[in-house]
Amino acid sequence: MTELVHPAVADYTLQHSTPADAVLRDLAAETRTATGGSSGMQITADEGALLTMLVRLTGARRAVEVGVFTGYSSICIARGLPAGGRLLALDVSDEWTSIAARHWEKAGVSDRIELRLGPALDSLRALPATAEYDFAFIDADKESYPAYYEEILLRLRPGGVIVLDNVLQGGRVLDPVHQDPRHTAMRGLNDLVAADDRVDAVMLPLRDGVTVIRKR
Ligand SMILES: C[S@@+](CC[C@H](N)C(=O)[O-])C[C@H]1O[C@@H](n2cnc3c(N)ncnc32)[C@H](O)[C@@H]1O
Repeated sequence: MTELVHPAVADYTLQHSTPADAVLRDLAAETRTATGGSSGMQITADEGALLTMLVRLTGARRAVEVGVFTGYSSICIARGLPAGGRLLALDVSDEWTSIAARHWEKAGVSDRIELRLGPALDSLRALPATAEYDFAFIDADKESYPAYYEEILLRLRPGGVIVLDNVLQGGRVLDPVHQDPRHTAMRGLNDLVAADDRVDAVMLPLRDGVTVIRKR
């Protein structure tokens, strides 16, 4: 499966969502130059607009992100937070997140973002096991999504929201012939979330698939 959504439809929906501003466009351009083929990991403008909207709609004050890269999604989340809101941003890469830090400054959100470098599972497990978070975005190593989901759900207040990116894995989750650990982990998590009576969930065919999950 090459295209999950017809390219013309994907373009049309992108063109009819709130566009990226100059800060985000500059970040996307620098990401392409500085990271080459890895730049495809960056979320798109419509996903970014969805994150900002969900943070605002939920009134989230405390957010956590797993997978920062060069900081596009962090800016979108941080922009949705009210004054005094905080985003804990987790990643392993000093190189990529140093690009992020410069663009957080330009976006005027660096005072509300705390970057923690290291394996995200260790960082999450080191947090108090109390329901303090209102919003989470998971967009890192796919094999670890099930563990990230459990650690974050434990720390999410009722009514809080988790957004999972890349849940379709280019369509490979649909076909059990694909047995790469990334695909089996995501297929298993998608099944678990749909049947999980702790949450309500909607999977959207946006880009590589986005699931929006609300804790009951
Ligand atoms: C898909 S990119 C994130 C894209 C980002 N959300 C954006 O909007 O540009 C995945 C990121 O996960 C990070 N990552 C991979 N394995 C990780 C781990 N075990 N712990 C923390 N971060 C990890 C990578 O360094 C990379 O920056």
